[in-house]
Amino acid sequence: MIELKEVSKKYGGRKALDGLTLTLPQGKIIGLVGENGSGKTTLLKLIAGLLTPDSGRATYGGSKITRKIASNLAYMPDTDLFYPCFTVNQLFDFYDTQFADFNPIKAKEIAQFLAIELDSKVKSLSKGNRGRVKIATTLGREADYYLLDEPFSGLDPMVRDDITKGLIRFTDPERQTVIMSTHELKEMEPLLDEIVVLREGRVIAHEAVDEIRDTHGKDATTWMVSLFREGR
Ligand SMILES: Nc1ncnc2c1ncn2[C@@H]1O[C@H](COP(=O)(O)OP(=O)(O)OP(=O)(O)O)[C@@H](O)[C@H]1O
Repeated sequence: MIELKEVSKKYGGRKALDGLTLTLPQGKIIGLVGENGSGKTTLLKLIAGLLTPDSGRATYGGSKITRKIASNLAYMPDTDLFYPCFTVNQLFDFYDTQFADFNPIKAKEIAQFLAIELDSKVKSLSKGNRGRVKIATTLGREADYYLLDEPFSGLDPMVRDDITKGLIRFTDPERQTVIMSTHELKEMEPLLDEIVVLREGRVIAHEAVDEIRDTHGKDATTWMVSLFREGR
């Protein structure tokens, strides 16, 4: 379980996270939503151990999150920094040297499932296929948590659909957790178990999607819009 208690993070004088408290259980697909600049990327980087809080406490399994503790949390940034001259196969070999939990057989299986040629050079891939390779490198890790920053951004519906199918097929819902930031809540709602809404660096709501439908009688997007209208 990941727990954040009263976590704050500033860039210069500007607060990106402002006393944020949140518990993220294992075995769920969790959507992280909120307006541009509400702190989603900062939160994911902090959970991945890439940033440290200025104050407050971030723990994973009860231990303070550090780069080392976070080594079995697989973080997928919104950009990719692949070496353009590598083939997909060479890229997987490289990941194998970087991450102890990387499973090249699984990564290749995902790439094949997504119809990626393993001997294609990264620089020759379309944006959509780079998105598919990015998800294969991330899910190729045998991680407890997958932290995905905007996995669908800028990708066409076919690629989004492939990535969604990959997530369903190659993660174990009993023990693995997916936390993904998204601006496509409407499209992603059927995939999500829980939704966390951020506003100005704080959690303004964290609910199970079933609860939103049953208790509030709304779809998630209508519910989120009403939260913002109520000015929570
Ligand atoms: N490296 C940085 N240096 C300075 N300010 C930053 C930096 N990264 C983020 N910020 C600021 O911190 C705040 C939160 O940014 P963050 O990227 O976490 O939000 P976000 O919800 O992911 O936004 P988006 O939906 O646009 O990706 C914003 O005001 C942003 O301008």
